[in-house]
Amino acid sequence: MAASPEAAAVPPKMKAWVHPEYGDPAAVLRLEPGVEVPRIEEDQVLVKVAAAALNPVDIKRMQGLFKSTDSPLPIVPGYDVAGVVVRVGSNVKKLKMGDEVYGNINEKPLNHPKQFGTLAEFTAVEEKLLAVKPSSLNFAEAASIPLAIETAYEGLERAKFSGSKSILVLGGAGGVGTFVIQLAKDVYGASRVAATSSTAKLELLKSLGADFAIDYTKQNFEDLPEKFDVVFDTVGQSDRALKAVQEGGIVVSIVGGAKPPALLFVVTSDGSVLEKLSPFLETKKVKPVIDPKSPFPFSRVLDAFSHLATCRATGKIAIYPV
Ligand SMILES: NC(=O)C1=CN([C@@H]2O[C@H](COP(=O)(O)OP(=O)(O)OC[C@H]3O[C@@H](n4cnc5c(N)ncnc54)[C@H](OP(=O)(O)O)[C@@H]3O)[C@@H](O)[C@H]2O)C=CC1
Ligand SMILES: CC[C@H]1OC(C)=C(O)C1=O
Repeated sequence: MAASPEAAAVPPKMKAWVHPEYGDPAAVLRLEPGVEVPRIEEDQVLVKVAAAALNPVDIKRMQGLFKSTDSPLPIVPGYDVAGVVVRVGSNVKKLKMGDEVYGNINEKPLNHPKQFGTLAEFTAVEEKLLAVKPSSLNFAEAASIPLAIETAYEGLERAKFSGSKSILVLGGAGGVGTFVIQLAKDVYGASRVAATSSTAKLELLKSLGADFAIDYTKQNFEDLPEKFDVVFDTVGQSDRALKAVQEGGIVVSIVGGAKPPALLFVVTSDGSVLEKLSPFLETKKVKPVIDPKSPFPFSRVLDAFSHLATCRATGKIAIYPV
């Protein structure tokens, strides 16, 4: 029987970055030419990957920090994707063949993240985790958004942030921090946004909307007289953050180890968050910051991981073209 058009467009095998065991990327991650293209479930689509992006959780997962709740080895890493729908499951309601989409493919990043991730030519993902890519963004920009912006948004929601409140962002120049600054300022209408970074990144913080950029190489934020309604910790400084929060305020943290009264959470991927923020993304009122060393082409994923491992990435590390 003749292959259906979509089946004809999808080969049985693909190139993908794979690690058959746990360890550091340079030690265990290899580019394999003949990986089975993942099958789709009824509520999933198959995405031809145009671009991906790295997140620190990719390294932590590969090192085995979450192995007790991981999918089976061998694993194709990668959470963030942007690409084109090339297969549609029977229960898919909104997306169709040819749609340009983006998203974080793991609803719960630490609880059975997909065995076949986004550092591949194709990836399978539930429709509910995806959104249609804003036409004003290229694939590398779109792939750089999902996990980081979903985390930034969820943290602000959990903090019950609002326009009358002030916020201090610890780690303002990172993937998550760059979105926290922008969402706080431009979406929530914060009364005051402060953020920390090293000297060279202070102007970036201000360009993103920070009213007060704090150079952590010269000042301890907790020693400053100003206190904040919300402190959003993306670095792992929740103990110090508790000294910078107003009476009745809240510290939210995304780094393991944070203890109450700081509120530690793990992001839940949700395509509807991307859809809700689409007007801000389409008009570039909120925009991804792409690290100047990226995008890295698919063949240089190991170099991309090396840069991520420095903990000095500015904004997001994109992988493009794939
Ligand atoms: N719980 C959850 O759901 C999630 C947790 N995470 C975790 O949150 C953390 C941040 O993630 P992400 O933003 O992607 O990380 P990034 O790799 O993007 O962060 C890099 C940035 O961190 C900044 N930085 C490093 N140390 C400090 C410091 N002491 N003070 C201020 N800034 C600092 C650097 O700026 P500079 O060079 O100026 O120091 C750099 O720009 C990671 O540990 C990640 O695993 C991320 C997403 C979700
Ligand atoms: C407990 C935080 C853990 O979860 C994600 C997504 C990370 O990046 C982490 O470090």
